[in-house]
Amino acid sequence: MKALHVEQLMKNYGNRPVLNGLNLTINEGELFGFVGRNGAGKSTFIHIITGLIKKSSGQFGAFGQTEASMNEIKKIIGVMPDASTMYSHLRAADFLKYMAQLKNASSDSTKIQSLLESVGLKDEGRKKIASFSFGMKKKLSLAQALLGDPKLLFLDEPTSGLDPESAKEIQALIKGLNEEGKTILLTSHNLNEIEKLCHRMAILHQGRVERVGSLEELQKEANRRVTLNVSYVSAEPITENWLHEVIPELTIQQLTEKEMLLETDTIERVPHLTSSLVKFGASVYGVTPKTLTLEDIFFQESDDKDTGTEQKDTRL
Ligand SMILES: Nc1ncnc2c1ncn2[C@@H]1O[C@H](COP(=O)(O)OP(=O)(O)OP(=O)(O)O)[C@@H](O)[C@H]1O
Repeated sequence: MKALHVEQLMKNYGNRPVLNGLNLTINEGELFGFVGRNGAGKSTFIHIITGLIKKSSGQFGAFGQTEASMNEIKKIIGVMPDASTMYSHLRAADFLKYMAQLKNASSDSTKIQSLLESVGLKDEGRKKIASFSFGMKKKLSLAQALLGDPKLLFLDEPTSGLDPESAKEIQALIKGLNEEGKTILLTSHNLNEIEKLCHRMAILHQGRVERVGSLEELQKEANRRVTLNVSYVSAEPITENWLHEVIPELTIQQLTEKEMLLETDTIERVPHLTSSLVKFGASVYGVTPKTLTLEDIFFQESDDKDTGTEQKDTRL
């Protein structure tokens, strides 16, 4: 089942389009990453789907419910709010109770305690939010998102501003929630986090989804050139001229005396390159293709669009 389906979503502020025909489908059970530069429109998107702001045009639905029944959609969705805007004079449990009542969700003490436990705040319910560390506040806002047991969670930068250990804890909680069956849309500027946690991901650029898929699918789509890490030992220096005679269109970056990065058009060049190096008298210790990370793909994508070129020159 489709957990979220969005078609041609537009949002203009004045004459300026922020969302410009955004299409997106998230399947039930997915942990889905949503990435884009500052100001790309990620929060605007979340605010529209969660009913905080109005779209300019387009359509969306969640778990079979259309926008016509926005109240039903709101029951299905949980949003992790900004941790810095919580009522800090309240005790954590009272805060959740209050927010549950506002959401018409169960505010039963046992339920609230079990929510606190599920986010690692078992013994903190009676403490005032003001005394919480930022990491604890993030956990509490995750608990807030879970009020009413929503099927679809929107987590907008849940680990921003956290130290690595606290970020890891939140990441583990997110993974656990997904394994328990929650469908999750996660935004983050930590692309490594998205790469590690998410089944599929979308790159938002200029108000549209420019790429979408699993990391493997995005890698296949983006891997237009191959980068090889070559480690070797050679008595005679290997010059750029020599390398260009072996493979004319090669781009070369010498990393150390014994290691270089070569970029070429296809992996098929590797046998010829290796045998030529051996013939030259070099001992080749390894030729390793470098796998593209989400960060590589992200920069490739936005650079292509910004320079208006069809294909980025990825020379080193
Ligand atoms: N109420 C508003 N009026 C006018 N422009 C707005 C308004 N809200 C947001 N914007 C603009 O819309 C664009 C998208 O903002 P949005 O917060 O959705 O981006 P984002 O991708 O979430 O960014 P970030 O990663 O920095 O959180 C930005 O240029 C922002 O300045």
